[in-house]
Amino acid sequence: MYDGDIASVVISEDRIRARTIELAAELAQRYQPAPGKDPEEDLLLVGVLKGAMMFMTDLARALPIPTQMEFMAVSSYGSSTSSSGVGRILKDLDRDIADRDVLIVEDIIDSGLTLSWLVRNLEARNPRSLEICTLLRKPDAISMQVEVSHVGFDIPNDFVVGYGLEYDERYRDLPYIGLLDPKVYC
Ligand SMILES: O=P(O)(O)OC[C@H]1O[C@H](OP(=O)(O)OP(=O)(O)O)[C@H](O)[C@@H]1O
Ligand SMILES: Nc1nc2[nH]cnc2c(=O)[nH]1
Repeated sequence: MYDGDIASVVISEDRIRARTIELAAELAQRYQPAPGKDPEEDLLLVGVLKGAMMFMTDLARALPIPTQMEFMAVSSYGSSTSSSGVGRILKDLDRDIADRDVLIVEDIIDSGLTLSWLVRNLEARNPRSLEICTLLRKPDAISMQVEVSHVGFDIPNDFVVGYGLEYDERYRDLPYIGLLDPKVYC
């Protein structure tokens, strides 16, 4: 598939699966449900479309606690392989998150612009708690003001695709994270 476009595998399918299980165990400790609690107290996963879809669904299935799922879509500015800023909300959450435990689920934090904007936007809706779980984090994001509590992998500053991440809407369907050969976009 995609012959010659992927220069190398950065994170294999097996490593993604193993790390997702570890993150799920970490999150289950953090959000232990109280006995007999109200469904309104279930952890609310907020996925950022479209990139986070694979990670979000695998994470939800690995989590041994009840969760509910919501999705947001935002438009971003910028070229296709460089960092962007958020333009506007294309699809908002379908419900109120006031007094809910909310976990933003992202595929990648690169410049951190998307996430910083999203945190400000969701904080204004008064959740009970707001934390972030990202599969991938690049170096620029490590110095971000926003604390990212749960990180799958810190990766170098290269453009990667697969497992939800795209270039020109392609490669999202790869089961692993791969390095896109620069010849594809140069
Ligand atoms: O930290 P940043 O530099 O802001 O970049 C991170 C964002 O970029 C990607 O989304 P993209 O806009 O490519 O859309 P997609 O989720 O539909 O792939 C990714 O899913 C993050 O949301
Ligand atoms: N596909 C993809 N999208 C991104 N958005 C920000 N960084 C990246 C990246 O490395 N790959």
